[in-house]
Amino acid sequence: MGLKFAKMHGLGNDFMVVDAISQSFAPDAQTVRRLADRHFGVGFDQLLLVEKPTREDVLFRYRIFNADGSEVQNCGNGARCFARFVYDRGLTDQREIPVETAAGKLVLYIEDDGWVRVNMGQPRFAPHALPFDVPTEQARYDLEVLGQTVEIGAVSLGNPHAMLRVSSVNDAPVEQLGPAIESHPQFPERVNVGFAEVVDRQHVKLRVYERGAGETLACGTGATAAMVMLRRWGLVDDEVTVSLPGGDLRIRWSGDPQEPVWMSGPAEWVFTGELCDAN
Ligand SMILES: N[C@@H](CCC[C@H](N)C(=O)O)C(=O)O
Repeated sequence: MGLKFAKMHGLGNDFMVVDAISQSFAPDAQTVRRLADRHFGVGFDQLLLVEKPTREDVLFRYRIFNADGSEVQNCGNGARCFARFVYDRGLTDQREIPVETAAGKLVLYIEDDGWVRVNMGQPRFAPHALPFDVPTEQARYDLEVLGQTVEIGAVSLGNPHAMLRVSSVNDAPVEQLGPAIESHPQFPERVNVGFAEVVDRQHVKLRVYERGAGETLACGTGATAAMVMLRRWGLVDDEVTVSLPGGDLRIRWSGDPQEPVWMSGPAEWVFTGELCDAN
């Protein structure tokens, strides 16, 4: 019997999800890359593993691998799919689902309308949290990249994010600046790069060049990070709709760094499958 998996997505950010409690599965980076391939594999932006927890105050361990095989700390769209996977599969009957990630504890709530709300924790602005190699914490930084100076914000939501404000996401230089900033030497663990257009105080448009996956149709932690940085810059209110190429997320944050950020959005099943034995 081959490995059983589900294909799911959150606004087009797509995932292979594996119950690694009932099946043993510990992929190395090369295996993840092979499975992520959209021609020779299953095809996905991230692989999500459901594992037994290693601490007592959570129900599951939630592990995340980018398409390039790197294991990462957080994935917001994945968190919503993870919640639907464990609930719909009957791995829990709780609709409030605490999980353990490489970045700490997250709590996922399945709402009556099927959307999932995630307590994303507190944003961390200290440069060492990303890490970001700069002498002091600032709300805005000048970054030298590809022979120009761009203004960015930087925050960790468990995983690292940089954001630039653009006048229009349609002609934002995502393909040029995205990879250059992702691998910029001042971000020694690389970084996710958001390009944000403020439509008004309650609406932002966003494209994200993801670390280890390239531009995706949506990034939940990226949307959360963009809202937080724009809120810190005084450009948006406490509740914002973030429109990504794949659809909309609702993000809520009071602006108080001691308070958590909340993200709400959909999570969809696509199909279930089983790998051939050769895989
Ligand atoms: N798609 C995700 C983020 C996945 C991880 C990210 N690429 C990283 O390397 O930190 C989301 O929805 O948050």
